[in-house]
Amino acid sequence: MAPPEVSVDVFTNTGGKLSTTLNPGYSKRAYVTFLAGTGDYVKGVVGLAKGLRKVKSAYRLVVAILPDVPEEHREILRSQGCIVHEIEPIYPPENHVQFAMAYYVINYSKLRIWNFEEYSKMVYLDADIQVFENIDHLFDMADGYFYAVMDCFCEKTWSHSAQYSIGYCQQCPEKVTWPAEMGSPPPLYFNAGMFVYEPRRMTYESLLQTLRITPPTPFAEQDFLNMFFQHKYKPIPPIYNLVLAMLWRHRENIELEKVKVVHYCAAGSKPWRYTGKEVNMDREDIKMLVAKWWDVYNDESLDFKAEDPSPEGETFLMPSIMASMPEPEISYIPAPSAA
Ligand SMILES: O=c1ccn([C@@H]2O[C@H](COP(=O)(O)OP(=O)(O)O)[C@@H](O)[C@H]2O)c(=O)[nH]1
Ligand SMILES: OC[C@H]1O[C@H](O[C@@H]2[C@@H](O)[C@H](O)[C@@H](O)[C@H](O)[C@@H]2O)[C@H](O)[C@@H](O)[C@H]1O
Ligand SMILES: [Mn+2]
Repeated sequence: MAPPEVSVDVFTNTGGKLSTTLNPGYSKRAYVTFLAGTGDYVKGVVGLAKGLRKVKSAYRLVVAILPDVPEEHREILRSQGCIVHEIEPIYPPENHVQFAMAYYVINYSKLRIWNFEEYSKMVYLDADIQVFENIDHLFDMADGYFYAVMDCFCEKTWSHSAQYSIGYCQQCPEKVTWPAEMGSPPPLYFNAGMFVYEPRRMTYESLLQTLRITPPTPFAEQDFLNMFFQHKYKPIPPIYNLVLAMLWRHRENIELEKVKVVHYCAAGSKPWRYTGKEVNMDREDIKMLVAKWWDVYNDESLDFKAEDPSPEGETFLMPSIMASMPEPEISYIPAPSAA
């Protein structure tokens, strides 16, 4: 039995042409991803930029980069039509938490994208995500909510959790029911590699102030965002963020041929580092999805060409006066840089 999902009628949208008249909502929408470090995630962003072009998305890709991203990588991203936007890092309060992956500590910097007030609605995508079918219709979902796909608790990365210890997963809540003596089952929990949100200064300031008093936990900003948006979260179908572990953990919940967005988050599945040696990485479906990623990445016809019409036309968005206001004073304990 598939888990509860919000039936948002936008999914029945047969891709009806979005009005191309330049209405404010249309010109103030964009995809956004996050890039940190001097390493190879830049390949993920290039692949994502080309993938969005291949599916003829109407919106630009903004890349929120940390200061440690080298100029050479920034130039590569601009040459692929990305809007490069440097942000300051955000570190969690002083802590001794064991993050599920040590580098997750840099992911708190993702919170800066709530300050991109020049946009009314954005779709966030991790750099290890690829969009294989147009998902622009997600921008038409009702405002006032936080949309994302439900995660899975079955991987070893969850071994610290109560869910994992009793074999409970929200993807199959009837298989191992949550014991009454452990109180009510955990609220629905989303994967923070993809979400639909509205940048608002008020939300941004509340996120930063709340972060200051929230002890960090193993899944870093993902846990934090799940806590913060618990009452605004609306699950959307897994076709919009295929967390790869679902293929071997909850195959009954996945119709692979309908998947529009693939999230290469399982250990060993980053296409640009793929060796096929890690657990589950020798599966035929994984090999096929990694090859699909490389087909887009290597397709020179998808490279940005200066004469390409910018997806939303040359709309010059006056940066909102608020966005130019100084960052709220927040002091954090420095942490290691990106992986
Ligand atoms: O060295 C790094 C590590 C992470 N990221 C960014 O942070 C996101 C979250 O990390 P990752 O996708 O590796 O986490 P996972 O989804 O695999 O848990 C990545 O997709 C990138 O956008 C990055 O830019 N450089
Ligand atoms: O910083 C925490 C990260 O947590 C999430 O990744 C995890 C999570 O999905 C687990 O449930 C999976 O088991 C695991 O494989 C996967 O890497 C997000 O994808 C990423 O964007 C980021 O928020
Ligand atoms: Mn990811």
